[in-house]
Amino acid sequence: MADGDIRRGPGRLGVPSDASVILSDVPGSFTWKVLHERHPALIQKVRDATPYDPDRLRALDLLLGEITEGVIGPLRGATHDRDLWESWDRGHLGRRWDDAPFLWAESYFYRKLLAAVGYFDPGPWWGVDPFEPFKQAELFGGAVDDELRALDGFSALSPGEQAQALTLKALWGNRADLGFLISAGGSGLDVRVPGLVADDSALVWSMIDDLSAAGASPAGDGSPAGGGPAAGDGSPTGGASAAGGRSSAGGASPAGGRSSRVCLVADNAGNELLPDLVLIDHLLHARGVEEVVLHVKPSPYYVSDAMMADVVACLRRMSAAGGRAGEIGGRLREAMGSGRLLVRAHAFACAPLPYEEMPGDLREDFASASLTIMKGDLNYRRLVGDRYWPPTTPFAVATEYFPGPVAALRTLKSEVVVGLEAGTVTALEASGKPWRVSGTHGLIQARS
Ligand SMILES: O=P(O)(O)OC[C@H]1O[C@](O)(CO)[C@@H](O)[C@@H]1O
Repeated sequence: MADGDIRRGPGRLGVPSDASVILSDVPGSFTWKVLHERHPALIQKVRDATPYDPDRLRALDLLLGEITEGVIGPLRGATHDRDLWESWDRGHLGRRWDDAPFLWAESYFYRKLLAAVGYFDPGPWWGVDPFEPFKQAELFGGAVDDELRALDGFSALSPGEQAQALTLKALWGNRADLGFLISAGGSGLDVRVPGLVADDSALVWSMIDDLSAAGASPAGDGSPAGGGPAAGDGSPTGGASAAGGRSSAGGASPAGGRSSRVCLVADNAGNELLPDLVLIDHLLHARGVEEVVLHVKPSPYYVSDAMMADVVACLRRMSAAGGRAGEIGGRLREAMGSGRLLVRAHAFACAPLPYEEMPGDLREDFASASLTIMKGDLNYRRLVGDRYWPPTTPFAVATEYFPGPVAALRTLKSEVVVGLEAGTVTALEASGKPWRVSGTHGLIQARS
């Protein structure tokens, strides 16, 4: 494929001709720095965190050499996902890392890192998550204690305030991205800017209320369950049993034949996954949603991305915390046991491609949901396409291929953005700050 073709990417309806695919080929640019500074720093951190043997250390050295001076090499040896990666290659193997799409190059880097540490190889290092030490430190840190304790005061909030608080916790939890913190350095992230650059939260909650209203009250008393962020029961503890929610929501078909089912596509573990789980509990327990499907990664990815092991670790952490966190953790365990909370780890979750290229079974999963909530920056890039979109491109245009209603909760940590008002863009640009990539700004966008 010629360079010009890579920049244009596969043809796409509604994509402005100047929305070129983001590469990493401009020295000193944000994306170039991710490949040339963040990834080498991450290799060093991984080496330091785990006592690898000489073979693993050599493999990490080779990877460092490849990403800094070499071209993109193939996966070596017999590996379970060779066919998948062959099908995901778009002619980038053998090229310079900088010349592949940023999304592709970053994703493949994480796969090669797992190869270097022997994550998929039969032997002593099989299944040893190179990022586990960082995830553990975060999950058992004081910040999580504070967040879990704060749930105790939650029921004092009005239903509208609860909806708002849950959304914002899940949104800003996305700053807890350990890969991103590597670049931020010891001083941590800059202070967040509370006003969102786009805020469709009212649409999100009205879609959720529509689901609830289609069934009976989650309390099973016949009263409407939702009524917007400012109505309905809303209390995570004030609703009915799991069985009550299931029977009430199960009969109706709120969105043209769809059942009351929400997909939440998770991003980071720990400080982000915990508020996501609280939100899921709220949907199941207080909003009458029949079923939630939580999508996680099948293997370690982008440092802190959530896998099944992280879901289990979070539930244990909640139970151990007691109080309201413990109650929520207990309900979520029950929901998993009864099948109301399903966890999926689809291979495509670690694919180096936009969701537009998702396989049929995943498409069906999202198509059968009344709402899919995409968490985080990487999912956003994959949802709208990792391109230099004009920022005023409507979110609905960028996501029109998506098979059902979709919402995005994201802190901005990369260059892509759509769905902004022209005035917002002007004000952000005038600030002179790196608002697209600094993790200081957030957005909630949705289309029904
Ligand atoms: O955890 P998140 O929100 O997906 O963020 C990861 C993001 O960090 C980066 O690796 C660099 O900012 C992005 O490329 C990526 O989208």
